[in-house]
Amino acid sequence: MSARDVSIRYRANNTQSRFLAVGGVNLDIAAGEIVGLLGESGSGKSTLAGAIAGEAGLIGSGEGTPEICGGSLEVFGRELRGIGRRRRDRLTLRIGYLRQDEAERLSPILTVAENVAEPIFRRDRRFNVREANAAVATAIDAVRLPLGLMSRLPHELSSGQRQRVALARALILEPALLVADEPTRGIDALVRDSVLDTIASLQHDRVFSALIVSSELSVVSRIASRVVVLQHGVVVGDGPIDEVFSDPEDYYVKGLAKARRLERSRVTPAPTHPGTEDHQGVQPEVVESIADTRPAPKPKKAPGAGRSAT
Ligand SMILES: Nc1ncnc2c1ncn2[C@@H]1O[C@H](COP(=O)(O)OP(=O)(O)OP(=O)(O)O)[C@@H](O)[C@H]1O
Repeated sequence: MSARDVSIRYRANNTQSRFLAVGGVNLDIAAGEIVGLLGESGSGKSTLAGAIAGEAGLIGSGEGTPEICGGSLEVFGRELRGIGRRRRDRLTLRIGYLRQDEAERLSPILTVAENVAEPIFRRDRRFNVREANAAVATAIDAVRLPLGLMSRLPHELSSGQRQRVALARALILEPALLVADEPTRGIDALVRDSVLDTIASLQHDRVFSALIVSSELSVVSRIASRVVVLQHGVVVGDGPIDEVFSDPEDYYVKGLAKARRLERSRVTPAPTHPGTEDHQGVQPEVVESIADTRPAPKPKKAPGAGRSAT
């Protein structure tokens, strides 16, 4: 995908007042690349991510919705600015969009399997049920959840498990581009790393492009090699993570670089004593989390997995 000088605004109730959330951003994501989008709260990350996922290009969208008001935003070679609804819907079938609150958006009355399968039947109401079930099982397995959870309702799962279900749902149509907005929001540190590693391993196997949005540098640097930093709706850093933070000019990036140096200097290897490594002193629920994140068999690569350029 490619954004050239893209500006995005929100139309308020009063049509005179419009809020510019993103102002003149350039951003490219190559096929098969993972890019981290970093910035503090309110810097415009979700607005930009949503626009890339097709939420801001529609002609005549209503109040309170984002609207691309300048520049050009192309995904899979198609211009999103001013796109019609039907063309947008077709295009976004190739984009897996994990919204910030996607786990809370799971239907409480559908089982995990039904929630994950829902995009398949939205795309094609007459899709073969047996094939859909097989695809759902593959997706559940790929995000390292036990297949036994498929018949459960979302409220019977932990928040980390729900997040994985949301991820399975975002990936069920084998998108060529994944846009994941705060994919680890509300998840404790141990499970958080495992969710990120799951995305990285799926991306490695299926070779899709990904935009990973976070306000935490540790999240972005765990999964992406390239980072784009947003501040007040403009890009203040873009490049390989080490380069962006080596000698930054921007005040905000300088602050992040300093925090990164401090964090790194604090990380000292934990002493290990023979025979005492096995979860000693770890709370039972944490041990459970560790067990829950054990490596699973490699997910089967479904036919037709997206490899096309974004
Ligand atoms: N529906 C809306 N109407 C008007 N302004 C909005 C709307 N949604 C977001 N904004 C404003 O746009 C700006 C960017 O918001 P956005 O959600 O993109 O930031 P963010 O970097 O993703 O923040 P966070 O990390 O807190 O999610 C903010 O100033 C926000 O107040």
